Amino acid sequence: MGAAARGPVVTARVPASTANLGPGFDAVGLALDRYVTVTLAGAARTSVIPRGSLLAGTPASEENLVYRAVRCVFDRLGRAVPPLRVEVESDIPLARGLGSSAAAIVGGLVAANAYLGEPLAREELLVMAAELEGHPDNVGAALFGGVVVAVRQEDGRVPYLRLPVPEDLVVVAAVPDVPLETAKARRVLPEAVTRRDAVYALGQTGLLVAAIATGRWDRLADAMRDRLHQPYRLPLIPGAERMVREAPAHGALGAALSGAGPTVVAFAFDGAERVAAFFRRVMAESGLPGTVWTFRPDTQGARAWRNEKAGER
Ligand SMILES: Nc1ncnc2c1ncn2[C@@H]1O[C@H](COP(=O)(O)OP(=O)(O)O)[C@@H](O)[C@H]1O
Ligand SMILES: N[C@@H](CCOP(=O)(O)O)C(=O)O
Repeated sequence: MGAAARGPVVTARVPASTANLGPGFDAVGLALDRYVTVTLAGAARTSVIPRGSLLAGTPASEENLVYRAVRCVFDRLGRAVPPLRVEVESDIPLARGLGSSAAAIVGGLVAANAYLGEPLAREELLVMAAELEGHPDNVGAALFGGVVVAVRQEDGRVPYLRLPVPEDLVVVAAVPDVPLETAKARRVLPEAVTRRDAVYALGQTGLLVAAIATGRWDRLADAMRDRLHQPYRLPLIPGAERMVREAPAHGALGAALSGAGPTVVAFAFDGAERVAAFFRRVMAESGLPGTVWTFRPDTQGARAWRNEKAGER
């Protein structure tokens, strides 16, 4: 960042997320402790600078998702976007089902809102984020931290609730090397489902949310089963169906496809090492190149701050 910044310099830090948790399709998300960082500063001309190998291929232009979210805040307030220097760093891999696009959108929104002195409430940012992302589950978790249940209403509002999540919960993730764009993984879903599957989905989502809200982790293995999206998506990823099905027998409380995939996540306390070893074995046996990561929940959500020495970094 050059020494000639005009106006404030703000930074936003936003967590990754795992969405759906099985049956909570488009409604339930959990924030994870990997982050995207967005820094905004006034400048003589606009520049967008993605940094680091994980952001390779993201546009260094106003087409960048972070910049598009920044612009939405100014548009929403009826203000022209001034020339800005937008720097983006991230340790969330792209298109792996770990909420990179949600974090990028929330990062742009929260940073721009802080830049302008916080004119928009977080609830309004959630509505904007859900519109940009297309669903509120992962953006809700990224914005508020912990487990968030959020549903877009027909009038456009997005009421949400946060659930407590123990900080010693471990999220074990089998992260394939090959990306799967969310848009592509949504196209394989059927337009209509049977009443039987809809009824099952309703019950499962209720059971999932009740299990988390009451700390009944022993119910998770049942509650994370899903018929709405996983049956269509799991076959796209070698070994994924087996990882989800057998993880509870290898130390997991429950397991699911993370977001739209291709990552598979399992929740665990003491069993995390066993689950990780199981995931490594299945990936090797299925010929699925990738890495097993462990996360902790992020319970803070997006944060933004003004840097004290504007223009000096
Ligand atoms: N930090 C970022 N900066 C710019 N664009 C990003 C960033 N993170 C994600 N994106 C965009 O979002 C796309 C991935 O979104 P998506 O397919 O929904 O996967 P994910 O499950 O990781 O959210 C990337 O290909 C890129 O275009
Ligand atoms: N509910 C969405 C969640 C997508 O999350 P992402 O992290 O894969 O972007 C879906 O299942 O499509």
